[in-house]
Amino acid sequence: MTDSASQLVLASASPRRSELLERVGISFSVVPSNISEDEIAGESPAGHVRRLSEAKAREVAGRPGQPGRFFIGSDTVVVLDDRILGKPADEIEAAAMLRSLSGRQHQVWSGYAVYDRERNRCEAEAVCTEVFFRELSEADIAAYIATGEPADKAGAYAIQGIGTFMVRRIEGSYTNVVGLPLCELLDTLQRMGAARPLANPGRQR
Ligand SMILES: Cc1cn([C@H]2C[C@H](O)[C@@H](COP(=O)(O)OP(=O)(O)OP(=O)(O)O)O2)c(=O)[nH]c1=O
Repeated sequence: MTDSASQLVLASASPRRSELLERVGISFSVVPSNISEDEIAGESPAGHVRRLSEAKAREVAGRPGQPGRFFIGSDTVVVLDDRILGKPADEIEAAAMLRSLSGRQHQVWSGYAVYDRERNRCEAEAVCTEVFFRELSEADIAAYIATGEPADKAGAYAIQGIGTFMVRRIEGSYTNVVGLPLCELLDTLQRMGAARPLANPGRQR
């Protein structure tokens, strides 16, 4: 079983993803990917997040001189009525997203991929969580946008932050909404011999 920071690389700029992995004592290094998050017409949300997760992992793994053996990529989207909501481009789009989510149920899909460069093998999965929002007033939406929190979040909210005031309940994985379905990822990492949880409990990077 391998578990060293030089072996495992998180191909992500998301501080949430790093924080989740750190919390369970996984050793890894961080190298953000440069993949553009395009949509393909007709692609399912599961297919979308799996494809981008794998592309992120493989892009970082393919860089000349990049150390490491196992590369983790991940992608999160919010889905409302079969429409994919990514990160809002600006505050106007953030407000429109929050208005459309108000008082309704939506899905959060997170994908992850673990690419084993040594064996040229990649496993990609997608996980869905149902999220139920309270009704939001225009004043709620304006005040939340003024916090700056929606800017870099799929669907323009963060369940782990101030955005918790909007979430009545969820069905499914909480960490999946934050951006990385931790239990499923740990299963995959262990199966591939990439890492095991609590190898470095309480470790701070
Ligand atoms: C719904 C939701 C999303 N998010 C975040 C997780 C992701 O960081 C972000 C979705 O954007 P992503 O494109 O999945 O990830 P990213 O651009 O932040 O990082 P990278 O591509 O380098 O891995 O939304 C939350 O933090 N909380 C939430 O409740």
